[in-house]
Amino acid sequence: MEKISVAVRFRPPKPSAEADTTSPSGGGGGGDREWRIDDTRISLLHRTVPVPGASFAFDHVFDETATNARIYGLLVRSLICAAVDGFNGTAFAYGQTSSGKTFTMNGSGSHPGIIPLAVRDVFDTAAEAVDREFLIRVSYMEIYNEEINDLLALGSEKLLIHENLERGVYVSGLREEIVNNAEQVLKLLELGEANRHFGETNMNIRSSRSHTIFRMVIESSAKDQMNSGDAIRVSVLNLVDLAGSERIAKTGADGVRLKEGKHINKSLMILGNVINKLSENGKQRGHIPYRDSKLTRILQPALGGNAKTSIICTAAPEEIHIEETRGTLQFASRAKCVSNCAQVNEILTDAALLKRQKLEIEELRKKLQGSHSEVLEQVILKQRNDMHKSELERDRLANELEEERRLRETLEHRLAEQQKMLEHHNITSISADQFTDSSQLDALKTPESKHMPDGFVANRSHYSKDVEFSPVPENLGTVAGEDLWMQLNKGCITDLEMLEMTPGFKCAPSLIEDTIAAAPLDESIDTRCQRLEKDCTFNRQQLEDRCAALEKERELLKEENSSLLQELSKSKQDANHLVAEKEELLKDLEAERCRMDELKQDIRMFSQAFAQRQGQLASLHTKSKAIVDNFKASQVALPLDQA
Ligand SMILES: Nc1ncnc2c1ncn2[C@@H]1O[C@H](COP(=O)(O)OP(=O)(O)OP(=O)(O)O)[C@@H](O)[C@H]1O
Repeated sequence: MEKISVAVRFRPPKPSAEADTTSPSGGGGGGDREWRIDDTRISLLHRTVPVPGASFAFDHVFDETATNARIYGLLVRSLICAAVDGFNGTAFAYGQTSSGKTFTMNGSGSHPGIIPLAVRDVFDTAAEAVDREFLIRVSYMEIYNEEINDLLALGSEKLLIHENLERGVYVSGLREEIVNNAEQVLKLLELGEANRHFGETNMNIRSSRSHTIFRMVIESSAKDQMNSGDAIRVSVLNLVDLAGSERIAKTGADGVRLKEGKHINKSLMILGNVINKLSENGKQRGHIPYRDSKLTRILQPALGGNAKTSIICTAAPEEIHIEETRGTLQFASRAKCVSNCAQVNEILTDAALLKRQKLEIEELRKKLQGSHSEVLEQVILKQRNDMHKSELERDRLANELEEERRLRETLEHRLAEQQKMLEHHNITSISADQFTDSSQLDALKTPESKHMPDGFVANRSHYSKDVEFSPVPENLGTVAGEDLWMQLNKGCITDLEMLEMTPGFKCAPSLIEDTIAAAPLDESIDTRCQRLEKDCTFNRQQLEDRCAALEKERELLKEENSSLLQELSKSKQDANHLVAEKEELLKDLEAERCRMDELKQDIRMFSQAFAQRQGQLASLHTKSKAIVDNFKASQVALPLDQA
């Protein structure tokens, strides 16, 4: 693992803005705030006092006096050497608009930038490797408004990004030129520059409106194959000039420029997000959003992958750009924490086919062991969970059913009781009016009560004992409300004491009884009759009231009964519904089981196919090895024959 190299470069202040600027080298200004460079540290000062939280350290910090050649020597040269040796390398310039990115990467006539310097160096370094031969290809593309254009093939269609095992992430259809010397490359670069999107803004009269990626693919193999093996090294070198982030208020962009500005800012924000994520601790890092923009997708290996990377962050020294510069420095600080893992990219020619097959097997194995079995495991786990849930659901339903059953029983029981009570009320309220034949009524009366004109009889429940002094009429049967008995047996109180009292009709002191008790002994028969008549009328009224009350109670009970019946039928419906639901769940469960079996079958077949394929590959390997051995043997034998 190796950290990304990060440097910061301040461009010279612009003449038009010099009045309100300060130089980061401490050379002047007049503003309240200034950037001060102290070796590899840069700090913001406010009237010579450091501003808290605005001090940053990097691998290198360059002031306005630094040349492109110096920056190249310190940050990029090593990348070029490594690229020639087979390591991927990427160098890019990042910063706000007009901060000097293009100047750093491309340079000017008198100050060649990193790209031309790198191109020359690639060929020089390659020439130094006398034991190897090189094949170098170059391409040049731009990402303009999130579309990829080929800068070496004008008018070509928009290019697309693809990814496969062999090539990794690549731009399909991108023109690659095989080149033999630096001059050839510089000419192609010139051509590409002419095709690149530039535009004028308030900040920069020649502002890059796209990100450009100049790419060199360096392939090399040993000249003496016999002694050094048959490895081919292939490395990719990316030299990137990003478009600069811009504040619309400052650039004054509108129309096309505004649209470009939005795309530029968005892709730079995604680059920032990727760098932020990569700079986090590995375990907390999570998903890296490379796929959110074409830029990060193409530069993926350079950002936390298999590449050596250098970033040159360019900054403007002017006080009006302090906030943008601070943003650039924060980006640079985070980029400093990102680690890459670069390794030599070697391909074994003799085993190229085998390697591809191996990769294929590896891919299949991964699919099988990793994703496929993982998926299967997840499916099984899910099914287990589903089964468990279904079982719980089934238990819940069973409990609910049991509960329903109990409730139904209770309701039925209550209904039965109420029915009984209703019947009881019906039979206990027999008025004297019900008897059409008065002899029938008289037969029911006791001798003591026979004189009452409107006598009153009733059935008596639970009466089983014989009455000693006042015989109960035979046809009275089982029988009676106590208050009626009190009337039927008045004068024979002993009878009442022998009666079984039914719970609902405790023997209450009757008015008649009271009247009898209160009757003076010397009262005349007439008076007594009148009084008794009066009592009877009164009692009759009372009994009628009582009947009406009972009738009302009966109606109420009827209502309650019907509402209970409704409740019962609803419960029955619910129970049926629950049973249907349960059936449905059981069906689902069965279907899930079938699916699991099918999946198991799939994996069995897949394993068999995989084993078969492995066998085929092994035999292919043996055969190709034999062919190669034969070929080698025939090559060795040939000179002997000729001799
Ligand atoms: N280090 C430097 N020395 C001299 N001039 C510089 C330096 N850096 C930048 N400049 C000048 O500043 C101006 C803006 O620079 P440049 O175009 O490179 O900025 P940029 O960051 O690429 O801007 P944009 O993002 O808008 O393309 C140019 O005229 C350039 O020549």
